[in-house]
Amino acid sequence: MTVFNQFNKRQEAQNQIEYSQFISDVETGKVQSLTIEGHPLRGQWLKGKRTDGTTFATYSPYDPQLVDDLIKNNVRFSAKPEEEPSMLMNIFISWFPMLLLIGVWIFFMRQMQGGGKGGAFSFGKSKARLLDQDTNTVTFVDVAGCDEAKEEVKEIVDYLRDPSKYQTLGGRIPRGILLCGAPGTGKTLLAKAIAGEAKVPFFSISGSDFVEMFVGVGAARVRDMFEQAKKNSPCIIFIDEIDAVGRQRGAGLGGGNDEREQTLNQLLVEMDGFDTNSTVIVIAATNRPDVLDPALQRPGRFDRQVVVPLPDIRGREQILNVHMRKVPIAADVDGNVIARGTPGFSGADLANLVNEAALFAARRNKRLVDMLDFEAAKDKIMMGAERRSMVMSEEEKKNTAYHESGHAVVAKLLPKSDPVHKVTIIPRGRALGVTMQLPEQDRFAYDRGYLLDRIAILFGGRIAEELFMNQMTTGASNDFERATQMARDMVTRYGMSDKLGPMVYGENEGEVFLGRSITTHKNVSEATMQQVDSEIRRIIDEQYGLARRLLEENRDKVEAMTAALLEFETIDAEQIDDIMAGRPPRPPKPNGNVPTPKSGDTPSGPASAPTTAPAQEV
Ligand SMILES: Nc1ncnc2c1ncn2[C@@H]1O[C@H](COP(=O)(O)OP(=O)(O)OP(=O)(O)O)[C@@H](O)[C@H]1O
Ligand SMILES: [Zn+2]
Repeated sequence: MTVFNQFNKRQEAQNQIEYSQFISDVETGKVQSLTIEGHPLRGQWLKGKRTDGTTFATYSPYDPQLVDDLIKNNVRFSAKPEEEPSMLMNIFISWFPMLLLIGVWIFFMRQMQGGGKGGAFSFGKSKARLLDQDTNTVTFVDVAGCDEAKEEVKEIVDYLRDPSKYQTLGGRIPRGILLCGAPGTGKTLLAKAIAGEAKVPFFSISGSDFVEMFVGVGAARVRDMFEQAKKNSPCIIFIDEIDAVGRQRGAGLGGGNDEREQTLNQLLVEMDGFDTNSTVIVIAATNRPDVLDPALQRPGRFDRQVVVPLPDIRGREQILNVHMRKVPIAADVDGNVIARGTPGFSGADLANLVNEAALFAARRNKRLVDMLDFEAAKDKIMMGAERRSMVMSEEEKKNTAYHESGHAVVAKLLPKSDPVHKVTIIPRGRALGVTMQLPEQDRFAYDRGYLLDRIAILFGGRIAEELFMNQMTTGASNDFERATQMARDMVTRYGMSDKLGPMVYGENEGEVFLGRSITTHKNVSEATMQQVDSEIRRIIDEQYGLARRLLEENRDKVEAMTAALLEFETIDAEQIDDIMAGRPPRPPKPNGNVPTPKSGDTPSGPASAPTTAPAQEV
């Protein structure tokens, strides 16, 4: 219709008539001549036949009879191609689906290239991100708590600053450095700091960026990345998660992955191809050095390993200080106390802790971040976000209170267990309630007595439900799983059973697909397996019996703790001490509990579980 309207406007000086009118004019011999321009028709009437002017215009439908009619009635007619704009329009309309398809295709190609930073069709281009020396402000000051690792890489900084000094002396500087350590320990940060200290460009890429579905693409990317780096030398290439490409060859499922192996080969070739004077240092990071292809660690490649460990208590305090510089901190905040309460936290966990604390402070409209905020943030990270919005019936609450009291009372009575830090019946994460224990110092190994005590503590929850509520709930199933696993590990992995002795027995599932499966002893006889099972059974029965006896002998403590939990919802170490000493628990610290965020909104930011925190919760 729009076409017609446009036509209408252009021809408004003429007489616009209906097509049916026009046909009848033709048939009654009133039309003298006609010009056909596609659908629009323009013509002249015979003089004297129509009084209202001489020219007219109309719009024809597709009418195969038109020409016949015109000839029959002696109308002179000619034809012209349709007017330009509508022709373009037609072309566009007929090509539109095609253009759309092409557009969609280009879009997907760009997506595959990672947002199209390198433009479409850049398959072989590396996706390395460049941080140049002027924008990189990270230095060793920003990396805290891993002095040994820093010490080890100082030499590299020295070399990058003045390569000629080393070259004239003929010393061989390692070309590749492998940073090994748990996630979040600051490997990326350390690599950046090396570049920042040496004031050289920093190319970073993740091993998984090389892994593509098309064979040869990864290898081309590796080649491209090294070319770029050589142009910018001296510089650093940082490959995060190198295990994604560097897995031992021939270890993939179904006998190896061609693409990944080609990529790895290319990486090896490039590292060999540096001439001895090249000043490109390749730093790779992994938390699984054990699965890497041995070829990667030959001399001339990643021949130097630097371990970046989880920070110890002093390290944690230093890392906290680094991050607390960035937020306004109240005078009561003591980094040492926080460090003591966060065993097993990585650098990233600690950075997250400071950030969460700042968020809690902001939510409470405070100008400074104080110790209560840190306490709340720590609880959130360790135990998961509070879910106060979850509705629990009185019965469920009571059951949870007995359950957690059961854990806590057993924990308090057993000599080797970690101190109980806090007990709560506010649902957190996926748990209905939490009993949290914190070790006094960092633990690097567990002894047998400690593990046995832990098994008893795990059973304490369910036993209390049985004794005091005379019921069993599913809430304890996770406790049982963990207790059973712990007993199994004691027998089969740690060699802690007198009967079976110090030997590792079978079942190291989960590691097999990595190719170099850790020595498994599948050749265990049926009889031995039965012995293993009965040993596990014995440990479990003994610890269950122990926990039950302790709870039966201390019914008053369990009752008192349950009452306190129902009253305060969360009780701290001091209140627990009061209860265990038979005193009424002191009132909770003012504002000591985590505030309820408005309308049940969970505090923002994912509650990342600390990587290896040995803090125990049940
Ligand atoms: N030693 C540290 N000193 C100060 N901050 C640290 C330290 N370790 C980690 N962080 C903080 O944690 C963040 C994440 O660390 P980073 O990415 O370097 O860890 P990573 O070991 O590379 O982890 P992943 O293995 O997960 O890649 C850093 O940006 C920093 O804020
Ligand atoms: Zn439990």
